[in-house]
Amino acid sequence: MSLPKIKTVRAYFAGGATADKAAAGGDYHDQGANHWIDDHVATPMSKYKQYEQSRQSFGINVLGTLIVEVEADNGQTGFAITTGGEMGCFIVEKHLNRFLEGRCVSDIKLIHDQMMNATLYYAGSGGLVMNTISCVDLALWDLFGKVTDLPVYKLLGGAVRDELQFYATGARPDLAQQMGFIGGKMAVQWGPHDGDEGIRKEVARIAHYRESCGPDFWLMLDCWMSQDVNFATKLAHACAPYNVKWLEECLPPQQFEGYAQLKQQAPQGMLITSGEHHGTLQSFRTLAETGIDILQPDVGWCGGLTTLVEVAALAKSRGQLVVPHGSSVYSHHAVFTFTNSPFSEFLMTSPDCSTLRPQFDPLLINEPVPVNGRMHKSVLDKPGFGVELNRDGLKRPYQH
Ligand SMILES: C[C@H](O)[C@H](O)CC(=O)C(=O)O
Ligand SMILES: [Mg+2]
Repeated sequence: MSLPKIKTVRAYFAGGATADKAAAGGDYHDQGANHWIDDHVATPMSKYKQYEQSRQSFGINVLGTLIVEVEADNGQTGFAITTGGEMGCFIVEKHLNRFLEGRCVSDIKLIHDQMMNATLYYAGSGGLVMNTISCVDLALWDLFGKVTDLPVYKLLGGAVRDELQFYATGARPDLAQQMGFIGGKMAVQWGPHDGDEGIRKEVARIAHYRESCGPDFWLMLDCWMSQDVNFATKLAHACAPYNVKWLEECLPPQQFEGYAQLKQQAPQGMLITSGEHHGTLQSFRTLAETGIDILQPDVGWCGGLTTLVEVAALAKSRGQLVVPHGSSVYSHHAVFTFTNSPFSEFLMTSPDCSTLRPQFDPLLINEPVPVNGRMHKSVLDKPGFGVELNRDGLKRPYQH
């Protein structure tokens, strides 16, 4: 079968700290006022009083959304979105484009390897450059799917289950339960600087939701890198009587020894999870070796779908689960094909978690959401990732 070549790559941005929030989308922290995701969530910056109440106050949303569009010489296009904004556009249009243009649309692994190696000297193992590479990689998978008229999950080898079941991340596990999700994950609000009183306040929240959700509904805590081993260990033991299923991302990404120690010290049966701020296969290998239970790559940040597939295989070889950080269709297609992903994340982006707003709203047209906490694979039976791009408010700052 002769396949088209890649003619050009375009990079756009939307949102960011100073822009219209209605145009954001890919940077899910870039929300308007009075949103649960910016309401006293504990972070590594919470120890500074002036940055304790709002993550936007320290700049969590400055990057905004990056959109990469790849066009083949037959006129077909693929695209993807992530967090990366204008700086990501520079990297795509001034550097990475050279590895795509003129290549066959199926040269995804070669292009991925070249992007990874050509940026080794300034990429690091996670962050803006890795987000940008991920976005290019996802756009290539989308284009390949559109050219071959196949959904990405079929390109990956096909689904290993008919249906996905989801837990929800948000501020209201009780509402998530009513919507049919299997569990609710909340952001912790207190950290080491709050001492034992912080632990008591956190436990009171968990106790409240254990009471209202009953004994079997999964409850989890997301710590967004805000803790140290001592605080996390104390919190884990204090939460154990309320059957907390897992503690997530307690420590900054590179504190591998800390994760190993935490896993050893955590109560029997409580899972320790992390990975959403890691990029590259090597970084996930070191993380996996700490012995934590679930690896949680974000497909828009870890190096793309090409890296996520490698990470899933790595986890599988060690008997660990891979449950990607919620990334909507970009995660769904992959998770359907992984035997070691028995459930998936849905990230609530409605301000009070009372409705099911698509994660990347309003940027993706036809972005599916779980129904009764579940999604059938047939929902994804469209070419590529199966979504279209809402172009309102997109800006293209660098044109090569
Ligand atoms: C709620 C967390 O702080 C973060 O915004 C999302 C996240 O880490 C997750 O969904 O996992
Ligand atoms: Mg998380």
